[in-house]
Amino acid sequence: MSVQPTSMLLQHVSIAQADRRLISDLSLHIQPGEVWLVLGENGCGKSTLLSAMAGWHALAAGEIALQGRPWVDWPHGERAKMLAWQTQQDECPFPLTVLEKTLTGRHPHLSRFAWESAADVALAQAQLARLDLSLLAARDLATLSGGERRRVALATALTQDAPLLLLDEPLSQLDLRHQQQALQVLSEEQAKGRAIVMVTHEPNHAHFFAAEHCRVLLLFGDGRWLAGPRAEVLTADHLTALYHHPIVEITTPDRAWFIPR
Ligand SMILES: Nc1ncnc2c1ncn2[C@@H]1O[C@H](COP(=O)(O)OP(=O)(O)OP(=O)(O)O)[C@@H](O)[C@H]1O
Repeated sequence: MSVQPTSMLLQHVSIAQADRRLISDLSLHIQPGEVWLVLGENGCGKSTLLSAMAGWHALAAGEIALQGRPWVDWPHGERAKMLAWQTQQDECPFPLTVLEKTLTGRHPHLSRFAWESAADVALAQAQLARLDLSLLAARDLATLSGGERRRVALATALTQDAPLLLLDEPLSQLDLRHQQQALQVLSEEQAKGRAIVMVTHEPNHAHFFAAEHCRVLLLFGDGRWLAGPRAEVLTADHLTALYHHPIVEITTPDRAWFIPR
């Protein structure tokens, strides 16, 4: 499946919730094939930033553009073809099977009264298989465990086949094997040219992605931020300041690990 090279540009973006300024004057260029990890304490504004990038949360200042065109000018139907957003909420108000839920990822691509095609079904089944969910395809979504439901949400975002993925803690609730599997799937998507913005509480997830394509954004919750290549931003000193807790770097033959002291 080819991926349309897509970039998102944030220029002097400020973001607030109620009267609290979370992010001030953020400028970022998210390019095709890049993975951006977003890190910060609870409540610092990570989800709000993703919501703003998805076009749901109004900016306090600045502008976001996709493919050089202001995001606010994009019709909603077109936005959903360009950007898939996995939120932290996995609840579904309707009774759906796992496959039916995953197929909702195809809805932006269907005309008004069209049904999903055999190719749509095959794409959804392929994403379920990549995340070890094939055996659950016919199950009622409501009967899944938290981690299973999280993986279905990721499979749904992948089925949308958008060039830009906004993933809000996609690995939370996943056991270690399924975390590694999901990271492998995401690094494959990055290699195809998809741009990925991923919120995580695990800085070491950064090492799963090719260094030259991995960027990190630290949000300090008071307007301040730090962004750039993994090697520059992901340091014990920066993480200690970010989390207000001592973080040390442990080096093994193949990589450096950040762990709380
Ligand atoms: N509708 C709202 N009105 C007022 N404050 C809000 C509203 N929604 C969110 N907030 C606050 O905005 C801040 C940022 O929330 P956000 O969900 O972006 O945090 P986060 O960094 O994603 O946190 P977490 O790591 O816990 O998921 C939080 O302090 C939250 O309580």
